[in-house]
Amino acid sequence: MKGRTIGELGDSVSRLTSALEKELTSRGLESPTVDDETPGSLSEIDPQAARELIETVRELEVLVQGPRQTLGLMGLQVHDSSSLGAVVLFDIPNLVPPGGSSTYAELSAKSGLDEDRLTRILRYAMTNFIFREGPAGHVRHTVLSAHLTQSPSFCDFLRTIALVFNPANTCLSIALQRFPNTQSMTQTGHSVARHTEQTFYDWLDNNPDLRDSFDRGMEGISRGGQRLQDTDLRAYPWKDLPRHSIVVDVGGSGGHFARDLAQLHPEFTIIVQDLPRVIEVALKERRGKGVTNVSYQAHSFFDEQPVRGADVYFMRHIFHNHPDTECVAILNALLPALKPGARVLVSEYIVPSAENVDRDLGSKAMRRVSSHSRFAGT
Ligand SMILES: C[S@@+](CC[C@H](N)C(=O)[O-])C[C@H]1O[C@@H](n2cnc3c(N)ncnc32)[C@H](O)[C@@H]1O
Repeated sequence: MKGRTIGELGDSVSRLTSALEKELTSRGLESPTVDDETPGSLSEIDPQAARELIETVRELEVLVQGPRQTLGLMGLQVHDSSSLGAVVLFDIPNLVPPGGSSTYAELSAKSGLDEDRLTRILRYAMTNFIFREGPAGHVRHTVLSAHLTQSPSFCDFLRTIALVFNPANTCLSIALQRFPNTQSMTQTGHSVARHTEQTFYDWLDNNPDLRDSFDRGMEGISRGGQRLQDTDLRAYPWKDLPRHSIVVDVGGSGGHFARDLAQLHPEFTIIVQDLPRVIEVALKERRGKGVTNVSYQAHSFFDEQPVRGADVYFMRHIFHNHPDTECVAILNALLPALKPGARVLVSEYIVPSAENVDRDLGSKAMRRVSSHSRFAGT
């Protein structure tokens, strides 16, 4: 796509915002502001217009700021993430009353975080519309901070970003310098950050608190974050499968997808497989309570698939975490179990084309595990 002039970008912003406002009016909804504490997203009103608007505003920002300012700020974006991480780790959103305010001193006393540091972190977060101050010294919710009070498993995902992913993210450059041509799962940003020779998932298993947070976080982004599992429920015609299908959710974490599928298709038999600790915790916490057609099985997807003759082997967001050689090994392990007509369903990020790339996901996976999002056709 060719770059647009400031005038063309401005016209697009105007056209797209008008389209969104019109849609809001036609649904009898008020136009929200970032200071509203009620969650909601214009992306849900008109996803296409919202996406186009976001891209247009980003392009406009680059053009207006120019390269020096844009690149400088990009290099410093780690602070956006760290301040968000601190907000979540110290549970600040739940310490500010909805519709009211708290002083920095009160928040410091309740969270245990030194008042001066807390104030600086929150004031930084406020530049990203996470909380606002008014009157001076009083912290109030915005749409973003209020959202954090309403989605504990999404906060688990943010906690995982802060404590697990970001240390790896910041070490990507060092890892690339050290291992410029590697496909190894132990020569990654993560291994540099943690001084470990273990693979990411082995390391995670040795850190039970982080492992649990990661697993709850997977549910968080699947139910209310960046990769909604509703999409997978809608994208595949599950109803066209044989009525009493057996579905294996390979690497299915605590079973969040399986449980939603089970509700839609109570006649299916669904088996969730994951590493032993994940399954142990899922069973202990009785995550599948009340759902009779979902069972759990500890199984490494590098070993031969023990459930033979299933109708579907589903792999949701598995391959982006592994280099090609391992993806092939994972698929090979399924082969002995496949009956004629069995389906292997894969839900993954696909980077569509050069002019319409998903700017970030491929490199995010690479920082942790030497892997990548696949391009269409690869
Ligand atoms: C990115 S998560 C995706 C989880 C889930 N499918 C989802 O869509 O939310 C990858 C999952 O693969 C699991 N996993 C990693 N290595 C595994 C292995 N060797 N065998 C089975 N599962 C594994 C992880 O524990 C994690 O639950």
